[in-house]
Amino acid sequence: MNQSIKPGDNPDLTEERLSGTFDTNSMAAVIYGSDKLAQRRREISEAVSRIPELQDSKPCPFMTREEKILEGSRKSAILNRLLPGLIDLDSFEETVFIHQEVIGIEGHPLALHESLFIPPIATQGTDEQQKKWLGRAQRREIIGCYAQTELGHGSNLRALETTATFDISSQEFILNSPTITSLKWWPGALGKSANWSIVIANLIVHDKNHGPHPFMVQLRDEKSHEPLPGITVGDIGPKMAFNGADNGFLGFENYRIPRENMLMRHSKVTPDGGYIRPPHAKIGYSGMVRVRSRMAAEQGLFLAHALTIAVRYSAIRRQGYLEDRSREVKVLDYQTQQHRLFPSIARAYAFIFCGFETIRLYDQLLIDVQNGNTSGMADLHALTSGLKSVVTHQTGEGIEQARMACGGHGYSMASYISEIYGVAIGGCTYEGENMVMLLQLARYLVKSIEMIQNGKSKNLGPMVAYLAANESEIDLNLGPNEYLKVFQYAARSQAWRATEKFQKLRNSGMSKEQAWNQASVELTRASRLHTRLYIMSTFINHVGSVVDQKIKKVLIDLLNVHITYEVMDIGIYVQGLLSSDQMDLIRNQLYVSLETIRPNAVSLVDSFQISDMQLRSVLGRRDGNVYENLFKWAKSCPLNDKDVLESVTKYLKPMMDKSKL
Ligand SMILES: CC/C=C\C/C=C\C/C=C\C/C=C\CCCCC(=O)SCCNC(=O)CCNC(=O)[C@H](O)C(C)(C)COP(=O)(O)OP(=O)(O)OC[C@H]1O[C@@H](n2cnc3c(N)ncnc32)[C@H](O)[C@@H]1OP(=O)(O)O
Ligand SMILES: Cc1cc2nc3c(=O)[nH]c(=O)nc-3n(C[C@H](O)[C@H](O)[C@H](O)COP(=O)(O)OP(=O)(O)OC[C@H]3O[C@@H](n4cnc5c(N)ncnc54)[C@H](O)[C@@H]3O)c2cc1C
Repeated sequence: MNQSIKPGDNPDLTEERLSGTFDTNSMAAVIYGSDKLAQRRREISEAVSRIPELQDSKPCPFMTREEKILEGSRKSAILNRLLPGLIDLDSFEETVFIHQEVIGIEGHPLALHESLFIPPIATQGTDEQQKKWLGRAQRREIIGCYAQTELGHGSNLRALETTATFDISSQEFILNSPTITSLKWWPGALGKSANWSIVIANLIVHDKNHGPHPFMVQLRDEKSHEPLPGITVGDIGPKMAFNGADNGFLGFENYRIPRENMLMRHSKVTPDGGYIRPPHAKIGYSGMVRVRSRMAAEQGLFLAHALTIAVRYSAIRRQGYLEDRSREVKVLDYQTQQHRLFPSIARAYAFIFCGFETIRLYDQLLIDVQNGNTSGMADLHALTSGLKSVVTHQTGEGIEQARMACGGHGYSMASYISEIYGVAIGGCTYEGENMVMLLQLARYLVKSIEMIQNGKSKNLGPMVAYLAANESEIDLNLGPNEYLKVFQYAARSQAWRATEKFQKLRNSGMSKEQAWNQASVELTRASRLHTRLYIMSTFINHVGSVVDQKIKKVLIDLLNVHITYEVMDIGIYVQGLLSSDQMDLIRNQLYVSLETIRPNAVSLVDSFQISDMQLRSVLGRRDGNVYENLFKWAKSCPLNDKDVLESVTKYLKPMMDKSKL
């Protein structure tokens, strides 16, 4: 049963909900990993809806940037007071969720505090450092951010310019931004809100540069909030979206911090200027791997937001006719609309399933690393690099299709889809620009193929074992596993093609770097296919593990949409394997699976359990009463406070009057 049905709802939406074949709460339990976690989300939404001071003071699209930052801060402060009674304070998921519910997706002063400030202290700080700062940060006595990117350098961390030079005589590090390009640029919450930051700076001891390391740095006075002497800090200005966040710039001029402020769990500088290396050269990058490992689920949820809006709206929007000329048809009944939306629903489910899997893998890696075992770091770095790139790109595409699927109203901020799009596609850039990260995964794929070429296939990890197989025929009695083999064929042949291109260029005498650059488009294609294969196989495994038979049946239908769509989408890579008859068969299976999923479309998006407050969309309202609320929304626009604006009295009216003479 669909748990969203309520009296007074738009009858078209109720009809959709009645046609659903499964219980949406049970599906939510599968999406979020357990009945308890799904129920906690419902309980938190419900509790928040009953607290007047946590409601939006007005719709976000009607707020100026200053109002957004003020509203985010107001709510953050109230939340800090109320959180102990509302959520499990030890749960990162609940903390993120309640902020999303109450403040929304446009950013707020604590967005980075939870995800990029506290985790490095907790994982890279010594026990004493944790004792000193962790409690203060968790109680929010201080607000932090993560300052790594610079005006001139973001992707290439080796070229960062900020320095932290050890001064033995005073036992301090001296921070400097030697050039304009070395100014820290972009960190969220740095501009106006944070008073502390993790700063990534080149560690210099005895004139030797040991590369980027993390330091705890106080930026502002804890009483006055004024920048401390030696610090230049401010906001970088409005962005495409995410304007509730104050992304900032930061410069240092001979700014001194105690030796104890370098995070020293892994690398250390001793009082006499000795440098102790970390157990793995890239351990300082693990804060980024943590965030990347969470991005598939986060982005899957952004896509879920947009689809909830577009699918619900498509069920109440009537336009044109099919057979019955007496009543316009729901636009959701058009095959083109289904083709536009349903594969994205499948992707959103796939991203969330695989996102929770990578979070689990990261948590396991963290335990291993704390126990001195860093052997899994390369695998997870490669996996999360590819995953963040593919998922953010496809999420952006899916959200934009969802906007267009809403016609003209999709273009209005009342749909809120443009904000979701703007925030989500930031993910193509932050935490590693997508091409750069695809090329990181490509290094790993090339190395794997070189192992095969050197007769060491048995050393390949499970995620790349398929690179050594030799599939040349597919039995098209197609079940998910045959589709997986088709995808493996595509990913494998592209990985070999790209590697061989690189090797050929090398053998022709080209430098490694030039050969890599000339092969890089092919290499990124290999990385995408490898990642899409991983997403598909995780989806198949996940569906296989579902116990509730009604839920399993719908998920198999959704999986069929996914695998047929994905294989059609990569047609060019499987031309050597599949005949045109086989491609036609798959195409037809896709069309059949769109029809099969149609009665469950609304229930599938309802199962994401995104409340109206969180959705902030007039088009996507749970009750489907869109038109009357669109009219209300337009009337509440500040431009309509007065009938005659100054723009008219001051300029247009005089112009028209003058023209009359
Ligand atoms: C509904 C939604 C719910 C919630 C959503 C809420 C909010 C979301 C909204 C808004 C977002 C808010 C905040 C966004 C926060 C964004 C924060 C940031 O962006 S912080 C800055 C991030 N910066 C980057 O990611 C920089 C990218 N660059 C790099 O990581 C590195 O420079 C590089 C590309 C990896 C290269 O590094 P380097 O030059 O040092 O190394 P090499 O390329 O030479 O490689 C050498 C060797 O090392 C391996 N390696 C590299 N990194 C790692 C690693 N992390 N772990 C393990 N190994 C690593 C690499 O593979 C090479 O291996 P080899 O081939 O030699 O074996
Ligand atoms: C919303 C948002 C929030 C952010 N928050 C933070 C934060 O809190 N803290 C922080 O430190 N940073 C933050 N950043 C910065 C972000 O991490 C960087 O912008 C990102 O890592 C990309 O780096 P860049 O800007 O230097 O891009 P560039 O590297 O300049 O990319 C420009 C182009 O060059 C290409 N390119 C670069 N290198 C290569 C290569 N080796 N091979 C092929 N192509 C290449 C890229 O693919 C891209 O097309 C944020 C950014 C955004 C948009």
